[in-house]
Amino acid sequence: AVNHVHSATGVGVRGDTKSINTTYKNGTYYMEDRTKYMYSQKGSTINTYTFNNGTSSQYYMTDADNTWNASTQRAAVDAHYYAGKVYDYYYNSLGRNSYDGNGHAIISGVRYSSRYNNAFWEGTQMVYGDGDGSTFIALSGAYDVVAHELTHAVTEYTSGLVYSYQSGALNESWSDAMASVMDSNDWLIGEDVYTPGISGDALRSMSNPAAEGQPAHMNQYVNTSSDNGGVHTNSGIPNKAFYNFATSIGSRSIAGKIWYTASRDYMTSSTNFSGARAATLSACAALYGSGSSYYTSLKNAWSAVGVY
Ligand SMILES: CCC(=O)Oc1c(C)cccc1C(=O)O
Ligand SMILES: [Zn+2]
Repeated sequence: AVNHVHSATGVGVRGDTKSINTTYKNGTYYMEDRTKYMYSQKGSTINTYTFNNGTSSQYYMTDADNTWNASTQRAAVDAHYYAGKVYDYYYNSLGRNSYDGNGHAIISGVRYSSRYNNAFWEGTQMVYGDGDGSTFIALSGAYDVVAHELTHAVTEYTSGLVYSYQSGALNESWSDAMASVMDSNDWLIGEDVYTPGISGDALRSMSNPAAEGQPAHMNQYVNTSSDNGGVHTNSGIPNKAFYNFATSIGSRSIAGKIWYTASRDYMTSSTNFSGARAATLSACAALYGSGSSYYTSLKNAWSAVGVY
């Protein structure tokens, strides 16, 4: 095949079978996806590695027969598969070629540390823990988690929102909002990998932030220095605004396009909640006109959470 590109069968974190793109070289198969536009354009790929429960070095994911069904491969299968879906969404729906807009390679590392209940954008790549099996299972097992992490990278290359206080809560919220556009079956975040022993809960709820301990209105804003000024707490307020808007216009994809355009064209590193409202209104006007029904719905969506 072209560039030794193969589609392979993989088993994900939750035992679900899926097709992933791999590359054959040096007598074995690598978890390297050369099927995206980025490869033909810049030679860069989607590449997934494993930390093998360490924290410093990451190692190639290889498989001799291109059937990726070992338990130790599950986190990588999902990190690789969902990274490809997030790449496809940004490219096909929003016209953005990877997180930098210029076809940058997308790198993920799984099995970071031991029983690690966390996932993060490290600045140059995504990193996922295995979870402790009680609070989380392997975190790459959720489409919305992968979309959330990769959108942190998009945010760094667009608005550059500083990760503290109101700009940090917006940084968090934009990741949740874009994740909810891609993983669009519910308004929950992280539910597929969160508390396997409890059903119906989630890391966060965008429709009802209070369900997971977040404020849903400006008059409930939490003034704190912990968690970089409460970035994972106060994100509930702009999350609820996104939920209000997407449901009022009946389209997550249109809401997501306005949110993405706001971040790319109208927001900066120090944008606060009021500035985010103005930026989304500017984006909405640019895309659909200030006389559109979307514009009115958007104003209402923000005023319903006390942001003007
Ligand atoms: C939805 C993904 C998410 O929120 O990941 C985090 C976790 C699980 C812990 C701490 C930080 C993050 C993050 O990416 O902000
Ligand atoms: Zn985040």
